[in-house]
Amino acid sequence: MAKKEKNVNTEISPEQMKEQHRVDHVVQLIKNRYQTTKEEYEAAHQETASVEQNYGQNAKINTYEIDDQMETNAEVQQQKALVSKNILAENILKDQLQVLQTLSDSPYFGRIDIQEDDDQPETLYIGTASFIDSDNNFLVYDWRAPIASIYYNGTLGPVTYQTPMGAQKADLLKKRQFKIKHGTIQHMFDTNETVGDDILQAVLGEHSTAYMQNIVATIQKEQNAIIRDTESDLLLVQGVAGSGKTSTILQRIAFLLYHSRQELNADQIVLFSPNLLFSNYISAVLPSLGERNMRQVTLAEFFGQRLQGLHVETLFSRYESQQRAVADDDWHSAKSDPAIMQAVKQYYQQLTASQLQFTALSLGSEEVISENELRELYLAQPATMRPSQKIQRMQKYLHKKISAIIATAANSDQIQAEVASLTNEEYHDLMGRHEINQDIPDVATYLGQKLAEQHYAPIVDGIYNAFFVDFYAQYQAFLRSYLPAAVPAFSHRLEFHQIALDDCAPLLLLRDLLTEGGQNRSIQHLFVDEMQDYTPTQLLYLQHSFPKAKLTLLGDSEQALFNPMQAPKELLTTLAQNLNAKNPRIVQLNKSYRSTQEITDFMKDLLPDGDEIQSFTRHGDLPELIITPDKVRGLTVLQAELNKIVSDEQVVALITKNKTEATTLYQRLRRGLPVTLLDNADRSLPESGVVILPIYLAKGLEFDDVVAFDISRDNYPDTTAGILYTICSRAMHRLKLIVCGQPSPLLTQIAPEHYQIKRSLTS
Ligand SMILES: Nc1ncnc2c1ncn2[C@@H]1O[C@H](COP(=O)(O)OP(=O)(O)OP(=O)(O)O)[C@@H](O)[C@H]1O
Repeated sequence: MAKKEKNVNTEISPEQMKEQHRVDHVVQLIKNRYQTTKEEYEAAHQETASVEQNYGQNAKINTYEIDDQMETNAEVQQQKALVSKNILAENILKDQLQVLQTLSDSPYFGRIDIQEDDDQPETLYIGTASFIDSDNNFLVYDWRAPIASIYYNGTLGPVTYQTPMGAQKADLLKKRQFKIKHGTIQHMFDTNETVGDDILQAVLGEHSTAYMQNIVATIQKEQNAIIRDTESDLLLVQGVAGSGKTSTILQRIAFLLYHSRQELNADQIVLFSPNLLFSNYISAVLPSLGERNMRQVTLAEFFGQRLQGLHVETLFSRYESQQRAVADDDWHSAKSDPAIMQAVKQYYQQLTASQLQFTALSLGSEEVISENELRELYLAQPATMRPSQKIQRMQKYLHKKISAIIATAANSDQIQAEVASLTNEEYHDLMGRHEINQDIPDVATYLGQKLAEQHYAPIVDGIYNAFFVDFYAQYQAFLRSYLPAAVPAFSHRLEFHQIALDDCAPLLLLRDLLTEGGQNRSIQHLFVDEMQDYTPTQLLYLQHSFPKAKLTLLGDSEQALFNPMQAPKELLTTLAQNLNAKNPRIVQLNKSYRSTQEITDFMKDLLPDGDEIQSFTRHGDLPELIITPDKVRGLTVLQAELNKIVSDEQVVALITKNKTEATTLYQRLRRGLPVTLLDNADRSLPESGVVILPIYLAKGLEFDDVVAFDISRDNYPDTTAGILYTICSRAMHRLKLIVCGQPSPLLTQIAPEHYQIKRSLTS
């Protein structure tokens, strides 16, 4: 997408020329390194290809004799190991090429001159990655290097930075910012500030892009504190819309990966994101910083993976039903309260054998292990054991039992008859790489065993997963004692293989306690974006699932679409208590960077405590309120306005309150305009035209132009301030609200100087 170029200096000062010479020199060295790395990469690639070809040929050798077979196996294994080693080397070189490519375009963005003790002053340049010449001189320092923190934190004069050996003092003599593109300095200036406004102005003035950009060159001091925090086990970031929460956590992930390179890799980091569009939108940030992406998952996906076979309600269907006022509340507040998790634990501890909900393991009409047998088995376990220990012992016993059943079945008449009627293909599938030899003296028994294993696989699986305890019935029994009124709705959903989002966390906790499972100890960092949309119960369950992970939770209580939120400080206390955090910390981000000052001022007025939001001084047009007499004429105006702003290069977002409204508008507009309707399953935005999307799908996203329709008294009553605020805060440069009929009471709170009004009475 085209970007505006700003602040390109035409007159070049002698100082800039000197800097340009250095840039030229460094870029040349980077290009040379790129060339040699490319040659190494191509050689490695060829090597891999030839080993693979070789390996392919070897794998085809047909082996009848056991000795030949073993020899070939060993050779194949060796070749395989060689291929994976080569691929690893190739990937490292490929990553280096990527980094060098980025550096050759823009080798650095900052310079600091520092003096330590009585040493000579030193000049350091800071970029997205380090670049070291053949004499081991750092021509560019990685932005994550300890010394680089001075660039983001320090004002001129004495500064301190952290090193592995402890705090180090220095004198900051100069701080210079650069904007370098295609190897040419476009803009540079010295600053005493954290990172001066000029470059930030230029960056924020650009068009929105399909993918979020990294903010490495312009990280602000308060954001840097979040990025470089390695101490807190619970880091709660409360930030107003557009304050850089998402940007900051992605930079934080890149920082952590660099900081703990030896102990941490991207697979040990999980980010809970609001939806699939958002996951895709942020997916380019880490690669642009030379890092691999962390794992991403939405809450419904996460629960869905653990509750296979059930359809887990998404946040959005929950929101939609709230909107239609059809939800009977479903005891949302009781199920969101951490007390329910305590109650589950207590229930588990006091569970008696007669309360356990066993269910027979059956294959069709064949009952393999009966409910009675299960209960007797449970009763036979030592009384002092916890229920989970008894269940584990049952699993061991049942595994033995099913192995014996399989062994007997292998030689049964029925299975042997199946063996006799195997087709050639089935025979080879079952034999796999095995041939008739000493290992398989009796082919019929071997094949019978395989068939019996296939037959009993669901039972083996059921034993492995302890499905002989009916967890749903168990949770139902728990509800009956804790929240009896909630049982019918839960049971009704279950009949249709559905489960409400609010039931997932307590139900899974109960299952995990009974099975001592469900915990992933390898995850070291857990990030939750848009945490205001999670209930405390859900957050507790996430912590339970990733017990070794440090938590970074980011949210904005004003954008809460689903739950009422506590004030930030109270929230930290509640979470720290419930999550047993030893080192909790809260950081508030009050400055909003996304929108022009005019848009930010407008949306501030929508909130009772909007004054806390600081706008960034970047100017644009005042938001427009277009007043129309009714919906019919409003629609004509909407069409005309969209026609005016739609272009081939940009996306215009028409953001609605809910899905119904989005679908209706799509039906009305699709004939005359290039419109795309987005829903929960969509993963990417179109490149241009008008996108229509409900607000919950626009979470975390931003657009040059945002239009909202029917901001009337009926559609946006005063209870919807959070929704309207979230819609307006998606706009970077321009915002239009079309009012049909009586304006929303929310609009009356906005100072008249914060918008321009247009009246349209035409049909
Ligand atoms: N330090 C920075 N330098 C440059 N751009 C920044 C900086 N901080 C934030 N931005 C920009 O501001 C916009 C909003 O950032 P981001 O989406 O991270 O905010 P957020 O707090 O997660 O927003 P929301 O909660 O409203 O979704 C993005 O375009 C981002 O690039």
